[in-house]
Amino acid sequence: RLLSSEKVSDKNHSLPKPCWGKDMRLLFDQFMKKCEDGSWIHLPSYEYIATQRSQDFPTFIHASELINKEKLSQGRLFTKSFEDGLGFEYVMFYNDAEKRIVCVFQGGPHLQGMPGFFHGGAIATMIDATVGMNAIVSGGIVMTANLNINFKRPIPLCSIVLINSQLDKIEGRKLLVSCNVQSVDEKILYTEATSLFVKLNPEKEFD
Ligand SMILES: CCCCC/C=C\C/C=C\C/C=C\C/C=C\CCCC(=O)SCCNC(=O)CCNC(=O)[C@H](O)C(C)(C)COP(=O)(O)OP(=O)(O)OC[C@H]1O[C@@H](n2cnc3c(N)ncnc32)[C@H](O)[C@@H]1OP(=O)(O)O
Repeated sequence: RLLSSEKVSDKNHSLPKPCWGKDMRLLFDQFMKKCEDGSWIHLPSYEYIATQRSQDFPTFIHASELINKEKLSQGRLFTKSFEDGLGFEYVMFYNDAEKRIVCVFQGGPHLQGMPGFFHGGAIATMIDATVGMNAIVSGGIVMTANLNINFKRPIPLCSIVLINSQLDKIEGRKLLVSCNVQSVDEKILYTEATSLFVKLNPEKEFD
């Protein structure tokens, strides 16, 4: 099948690594404790989306003829395309009752925009991944239709931050998800975002 050529990397990047900082480990341990009663779930994260649902992806997106098989075999999740510690280090936890995802994100030195601060596109990437995961767990095969971001405060390079995402509404195929990015002590609000995800419609022809 189209995606069956995907390599399955068994490296789960959502477990502590030597490059994780103190706050990253502290928060990981705090959230793993919250998982003990089942209210929170620790989400694994691999370099390749090799889950069953991603195998169905081409049937949902009628542009599958656009998918170049050779290029696909080289495909890798963008957030997993940096050496450990240099790009996106993160771990996500999901609370089904509250339809919330908390992502603990440690950005590396290769995510620089203005000297000493994160690139806005890097922040947008982690927001998209977090609200996107929130939409996926509730909506299955979805794509981002709209992402609005207010950058309130610049985030110092190599910061560890909390991304709090909340599923706000499901309307037919539309899922509205909002989120904010805060310092780990929750004293600084760096970024706020709203997003719209749309469940792909297998019957709908892409024009
Ligand atoms: C991806 C999941 C695969 C399975 C994963 C499995 C396990 C998970 C493991 C790892 C996950 C890792 C990574 C994934 C993480 C994050 C996900 C990132 C997602 C992305 O990074 S993805 C790339 C950027 N994304 C695009 O590349 C999309 C380009 N785009 C399109 O492909 C179409 O545009 C589409 C499909 C969005 C909609 O197309 P469509 O034809 O299906 O729907 P249609 O147009 O009919 O709209 C239906 C209703 O939404 C309203 N609507 C639509 N767009 C709107 C807008 N912009 N503003 C306001 N309203 C809008 C309409 O107004 C209508 O509303 P109403 O029904 O009320 O009239």
